[in-house]
Amino acid sequence: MIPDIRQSFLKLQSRYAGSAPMNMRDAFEQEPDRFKQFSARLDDLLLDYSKCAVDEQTMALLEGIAKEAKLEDKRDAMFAGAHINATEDRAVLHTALRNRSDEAVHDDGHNVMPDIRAVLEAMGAFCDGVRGGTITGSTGKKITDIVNIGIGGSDLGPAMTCLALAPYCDGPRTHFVSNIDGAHIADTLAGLTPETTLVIIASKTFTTVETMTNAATARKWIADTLGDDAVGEHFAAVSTALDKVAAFGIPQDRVFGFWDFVGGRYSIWSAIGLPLMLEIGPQRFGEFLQGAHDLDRHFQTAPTRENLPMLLGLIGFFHRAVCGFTSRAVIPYDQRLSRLPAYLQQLDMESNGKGVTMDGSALDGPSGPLVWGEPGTNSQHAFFQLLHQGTDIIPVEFIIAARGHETGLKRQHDLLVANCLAQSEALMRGRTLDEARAQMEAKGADTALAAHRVFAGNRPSLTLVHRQLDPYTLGRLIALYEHRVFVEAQLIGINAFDQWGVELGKELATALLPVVEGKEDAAGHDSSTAGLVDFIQAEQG
Ligand SMILES: O=P(O)(O)OC[C@H]1O[C@](O)(CO)[C@@H](O)[C@@H]1O
Repeated sequence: MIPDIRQSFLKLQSRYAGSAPMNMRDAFEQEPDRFKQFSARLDDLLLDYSKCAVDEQTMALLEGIAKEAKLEDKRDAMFAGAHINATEDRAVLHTALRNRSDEAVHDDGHNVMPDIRAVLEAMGAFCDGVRGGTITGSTGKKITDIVNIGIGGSDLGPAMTCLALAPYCDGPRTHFVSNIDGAHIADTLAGLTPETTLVIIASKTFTTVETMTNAATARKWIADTLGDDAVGEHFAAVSTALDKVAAFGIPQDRVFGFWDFVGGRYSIWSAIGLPLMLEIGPQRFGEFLQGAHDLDRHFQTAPTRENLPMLLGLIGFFHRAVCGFTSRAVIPYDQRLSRLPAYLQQLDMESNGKGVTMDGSALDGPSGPLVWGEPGTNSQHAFFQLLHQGTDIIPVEFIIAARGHETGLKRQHDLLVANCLAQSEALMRGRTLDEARAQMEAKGADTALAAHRVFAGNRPSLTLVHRQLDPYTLGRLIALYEHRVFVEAQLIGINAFDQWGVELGKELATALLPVVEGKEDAAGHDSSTAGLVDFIQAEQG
């Protein structure tokens, strides 16, 4: 963690570990206003953190930490275009992509807003053309299917949001290919017709091997049926590397750019969002941007105790650095948010999974946590056993809408809500041995198994509630998590916006390909790697 917060951190740590740990069940009994005291809202977006082991003194210390870390100054520097991504000497301005105000945003003295608006307009015209049928495939048929080829930030954002906003989809169907495993593209293309398919190649760098390999496969799929000349009418590209896109032969009016000040995992607001815009239309895409912009304004102006990203970040830091919890589970009670945990894994772990501070020295505290999850209620029937009775404590983040879209299935939504709230209540309350015995006696059951029915309780969770998952709310939700990651990074003291940790594996894969292909021997590789290559080659026959 950064040295500025060390004293307050030690105070927090001795409060947490020193005296008897706080018991949340007692706290709820003793403090009737606990929910009111430890929750905050932005319009219909509510964060309840009262089921975390915090009291007024803990929150005051966390607020102190926010001040000592100069979080507000650092936040303002990000919005103002300072080169806070120091290891790559770049500004971090994904917030400009969703700036709906008239204010200019400068990167090195250049107002980036006209460029951003020009790309948004070009995307809008292209989407209207495809959706309306004036832009067709090479044989004049309407485009019915979009295949987005990209990976990491060029895949997870569009894939997650297209699924999340399915009720608002009135455009072509979207499909996503990311894995280098040929099974992914083969299975995706198997159900599609080249004549009515548009392929988007999405890559910030336009060099990523998975994307370029899948793009070549898709190109052949189009060309084999429709001929080489048809390729231009069935492809579009999204990238910051416009020179490299040109070499692929995609016409200029189908190329949508973005900029180095947008990190891959923060790029859904840029042209990387093209599949979403094609699916829901430019107007709803605008509402999605507006939601994120309103959350940005909230982050910039709300006092800490009312500021949702600040609170989420401070509680996250408390759980990871003070309490020592190594992971957090994100459980959306929303089937359409089933890709949100995967999206947040990249956002959070590629941002905060770092071992060195800004100046390259080793961290003296933990990096960000492991983030994982699956939707409820499915996860209740899978890993919730461990969350309730396992020996590790894992804070849970529940996400739930007050209203579903399936108005005819209101009872199912009420069951969903009841399950979500029941899980957080059970994690917090637990069940004592006496309670387990009493319940079993009341049912006339043998109490010998009572110990198996004990739940320790006092397990932290927080709950995010919103009215309904529409484009505006999804924009707010994603921006909330982005800023939470930012807040935690400032306290840990790392650069959240580079990703050097992905390099080594890529370099070794390049070196191993000729060995796997049998063009080079395995000299120089360890005996495990060499043995595995031998075994696989023998099985390949
Ligand atoms: O958009 P690109 O340049 O193809 O990169 C894809 C992904 O690969 C990474 O660089 C990690 O390997 C991510 O940060 C990025 O989102």
